[in-house]
Parts: sequence; structure tokens; C-alpha cells
Amino acid sequence: MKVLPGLFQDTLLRLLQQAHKRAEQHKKDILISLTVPITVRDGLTLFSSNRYQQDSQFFWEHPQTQRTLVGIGCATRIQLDGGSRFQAVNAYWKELLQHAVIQEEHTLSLSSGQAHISGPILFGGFAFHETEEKSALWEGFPGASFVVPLILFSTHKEDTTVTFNYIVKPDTALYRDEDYCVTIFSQLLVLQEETYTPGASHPERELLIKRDKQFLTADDWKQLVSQSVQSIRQGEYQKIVLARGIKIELQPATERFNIGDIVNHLRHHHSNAYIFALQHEKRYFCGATPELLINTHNGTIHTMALAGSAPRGQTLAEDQNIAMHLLQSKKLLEEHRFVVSAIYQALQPLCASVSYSENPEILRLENVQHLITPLAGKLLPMRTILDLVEALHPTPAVGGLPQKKALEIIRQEEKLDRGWYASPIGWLDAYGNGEFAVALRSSLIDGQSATLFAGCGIVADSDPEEEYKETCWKFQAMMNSLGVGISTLPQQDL
Ligand SMILES: C=C(O[C@H]1C=CC=C(C(=O)O)[C@@H]1O)C(=O)O
Repeated sequence: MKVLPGLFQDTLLRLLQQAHKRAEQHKKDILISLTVPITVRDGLTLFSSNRYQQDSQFFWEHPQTQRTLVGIGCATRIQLDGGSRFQAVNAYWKELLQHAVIQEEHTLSLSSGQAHISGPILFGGFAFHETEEKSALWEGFPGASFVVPLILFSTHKEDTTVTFNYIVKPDTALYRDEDYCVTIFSQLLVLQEETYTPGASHPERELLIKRDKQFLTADDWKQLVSQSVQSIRQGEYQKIVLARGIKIELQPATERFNIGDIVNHLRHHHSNAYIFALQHEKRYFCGATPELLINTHNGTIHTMALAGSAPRGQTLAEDQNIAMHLLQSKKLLEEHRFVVSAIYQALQPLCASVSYSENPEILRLENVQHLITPLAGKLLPMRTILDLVEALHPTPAVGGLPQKKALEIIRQEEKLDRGWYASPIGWLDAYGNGEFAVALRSSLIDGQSATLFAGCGIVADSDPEEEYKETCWKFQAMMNSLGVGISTLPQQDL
């Protein structure tokens, strides 16, 4: 623990005084944010131990670039349903930052390509659909939900900073704020420098796939794929992404999934994915998604078209043959090009330039490989990452083409409340930088049960049986991290 408590406190008290003046002057809530370097060996330990006993925490990691964010508690939040949710969050963040008192006491580079993330951030996500209707499954996950964490640990390679965020209200006494903030700081001082150690394994643990009436059976889902293929061939639309859900329960009923162990497994097996876990009271939405929706850094944007999938081979030669097939398959290339062109068109009005390569590449994950086309560009001045998220979501990698028609069918026929599955989740900072991923290969964990989601792009040449198998490989990432290999389950259960 390398924080200098005395200096830390003096700075904090100065910021509080400044914020109190602004709160009185503008008659509004003022955000204070103080960032200092700290030594934390592994953010996952902090997330999973819940030592601050908060019911709202998040974990975000991109193992490839060695960046981790752990948010604990809530300084302030925005939650809303319905339309204009992207712009509502945009306006909220702008307003909050307008008079914020921000101090960063570290010298970590903010200008390099993969910068250290620090200062106040807004972290959260959106539901897949704009509609306000939701099932009991997604209770507590509204149309948009973002938090400014009370405490944020941010690690990039060897460096970690901790940011403390707090809202000063115009009508609270300064001494009360000082008391509260000093208490939180003294809790920060008891941090231990430990790495995450998984809990005891459960060799005897059994998992049961529960037939949940709210989801389509495998046969009904294949039937839906078949109907969609016919509609596409008749020219009603061009592409649709159909998803399905499965529910898994631990046996005996007293067993509980351990979120730390799940995330730990995901991060060690999916190094080129975005690992995420968001807590809402006793439930967690978590996953390892390979799909970046948008990253903005110093006005440069990066995104990707990810569509077209195949399994991994058992041997190097088989793997390469499968990849070759991916790169040459007319059906998969068509499915992929729909996504590239929709992303390119969505970016055009918001960017000064956008470029991408005509030929897709292969992205290899533990159990699946995909066609990928990275896109890069320059954001126009005054445009924000949330403008980009709004323009892009849902891309035809998770929705379809034309978008409106595909979304209508998904809502009517899929018989699945997607909730936050396949939706944008991520963060934005006070300097216009941010990153959103598409929440795929994900699961909603609720004590003894886990609901998993997977979908695939359907085009004119899709085969229902093959698409069904594809959802099974996609479930595998989450299944393995829950402690069961998909191969050990009877096929009819899936
Ligand atoms: C909708 C999912 O994957 C999308 C992303 C990559 C490849 C896809 C595909 O090949 O169908 C899907 O468009 C999912 O994993 O649930």
C-alpha cells in the first residue's frame, strides 16, 4: 500500500472545500474525483471479496492489453428505460463533468496508444431492446444503467491507480462530507496485496440444464431458423441474428456459483476477449466477449465487424483447414459483409474518416473462430463515444438487416428476453475516451442458477442444424467457466 495517507487527506479536504463552494454557487450536486497511485496485485481479489460490502460492483478486463477496471460502490448513477437513452446518458455525463473538481496525482501517460484509464469514469451498459418491457429474469437491469463508482481501481500492466469519487450536495455540512470521505479512505488503507486464489473446486458438483418454459426448445428454435431462411429467400429481409437461452442449476440446491472463480476462469481462457462482470445486488451479468463495439482514444476510433463462425480444429492442420473454409465460404462472407457495410455506414456521419481492409481476417478464440474486419477512423469534433454507440447498436452481428424488420421479428419470435445480452457495455472517461464491447458469450448468474445466451447470424444459405451446433460452441465459453464441459452434457439437454 503506497498511498501517502497524510498528503492524500490534505488534498481530499481541499477538493471538498472547493466543491462545497461550487455546490453553493451553482445550487447543484458537484462531483469530486481524486486519483492517486496504489499497489494492488490483482483487482479480481478486490472485486470478488466484496470487502467494502457494496451491492453494486463491476469488473472489466482486457487481458491482451493488460488493462483492468474494478469499480466498487456508487458515487452517483443514472438508470432509465425507453427511447433517447443514449443521449440521456450523454447529457447526464456532460452535466456532471461541467463543474466537477478533478485531481489526478500520478504521472502515468495519458497520451500513449493504450493509455492508463483514470479519473472519474462512467461505467455501465444498455439493454438490447429499447422497449421498457422486461421479464423477471432481468429485473434490476434497465434500458440504461451507469454508475460513477465510489472507488475505481485501474490497472495497466504494472501500474495501478485508485480513484475516489464523491458527490458534494449544496445542502450538506462540510464536516459530514469530510467524516465520510476519511472513513472510506481509511478502508482503502487496509488493502492487502494479494492475487486472486480460486475457491475450493467442486469435483462432485453437478449441473442440471433446466427446461425453462420461457425459452424455445432446441427443435422449436431450429424451426424458427428454418422459417427465417424461407423469409430471407423470399426477399422479406436479408439477415437476422437469432439467439437462444438455456438455464443451468447447480446441484444440490444449496450450492452457489462463485463469481470470482467464474471470472478467473474466463480471464485465463479468453485472453483476446473483454472479460466483464456487473453486479446488481445478488446477481451478476458476466461474460467473455470477443466483440469490440467501439473504442475511442484521443479522437481516434476503433471497431470491428465480427460475424461468420466455425469451431476450432483438434489439430493445427484441421484448425487451418477450418479457417481456410471460413475465408472462402460464400455464405459466411456474405453474413460478414452485411456487418462491415452497416458499421461503415453508421460511422460515416460521425467521423472525418473511416478505413478498413477489404479482406477479413481470422480471430481465433478458445472454442470458436470468427471472420473479423477491424475498422479505424477519426471522430468528428463535438461527437462522443455514446453518439457512436447509438449509431452502431445493434449491428447486424447481433440484430439483422434491415435493422427495424429484424428487431421486430427478434422481439416477436425469439421468445427470449435478451435483457443485456448482445448489448453495449463499457465505460467512458472525462477526456472523451472510452470503450464499449458487445455483451456476447455471457450469462446472468443468480446464486444457484445461471442463464446463458448465444445466437447466430442467419442468411439465405443457413442450415438450422449447423446454426444450432454453432450456438452450442458459443455456450461453451461460459459453460466451462461455470465448471462443466459441454461434452459431458447429454446433447438433448441443450
Ligand atoms: C450473436 C453472437 O455472435 C455474433 C458475433 C460473432 C459471430 C456471429 C455469427 O457468426 O453468427 C454472431 O453474429 C453470439 O455469440 O451470441
